Amino acid sequence: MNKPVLRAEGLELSFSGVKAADNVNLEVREGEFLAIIGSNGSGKTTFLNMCTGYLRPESGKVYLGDAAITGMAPRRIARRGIARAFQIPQLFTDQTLLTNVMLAIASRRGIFQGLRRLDRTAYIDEAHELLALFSLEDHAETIAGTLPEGLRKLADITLALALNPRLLLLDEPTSGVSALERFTLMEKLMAALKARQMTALFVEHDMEIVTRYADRVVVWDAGRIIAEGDPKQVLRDPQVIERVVGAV
Ligand SMILES: Nc1ncnc2c1ncn2[C@@H]1O[C@H](COP(=O)(O)OP(=O)(O)OP(=O)(O)O)[C@@H](O)[C@H]1O
Repeated sequence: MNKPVLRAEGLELSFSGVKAADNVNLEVREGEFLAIIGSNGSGKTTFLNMCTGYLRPESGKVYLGDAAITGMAPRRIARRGIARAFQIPQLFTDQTLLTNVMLAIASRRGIFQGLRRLDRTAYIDEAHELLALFSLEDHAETIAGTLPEGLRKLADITLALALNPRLLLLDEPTSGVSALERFTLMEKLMAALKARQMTALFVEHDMEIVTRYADRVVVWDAGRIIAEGDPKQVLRDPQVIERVVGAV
């Protein structure tokens, strides 16, 4: 079995007496594409927020590789290698996609470069490579704010990958995307993740996407993990159907 990239041990967190994390134990293994499912309010986002430093667990630990990252500031955790797509602050909607990717690469290298001072020659090859990975080259010169939702989502993930993370977290990659576009988006995403051998975790409400693309699924209910394993098997579990699949 591949070694864990991320490990959560005994995470606990309550909000006004409601347990949002109730002894959460989870490993994300190197190279896997892991789905997190659960009904609204079951604690999925709380878990991601504890992994990225936006929330501090009352008890328990989070490890990235062998290093404990519990309670570290979000910026520090990001620098250590957890990237969360759809929360990338540096997306400039009035700039081209190519410029956005170059800015993300510059920020990874710890260089804050204003738009006017961006050293394009230093980043352009890598930026084109990243866009090609997601079949986005045709949109390199498109103003980011004008991209349709599906492409905008891929663009966000491209920016997250520009940071060369060890672990990529995706919040509902297909939400807001038309039924027709969902699978095209997922195919492009999967091709890019595989090419980079990226470890990724994604929260998803669409069970068809989970069955088709996830290597493994973890099921959340009332702050707890109630099932995990192969998506086809887990999604047949009567308890999962009753508590989650029927409820989303
Ligand atoms: N900052 C907060 N303050 C108070 N309560 C919170 C806070 N964040 C989450 N909660 C509560 O914790 C529980 C878990 O919420 P969380 O957002 O983690 O669920 P979720 O599974 O991500 O839901 P959804 O699918 O709707 O995004 C809920 O009862 C929610 O109301």
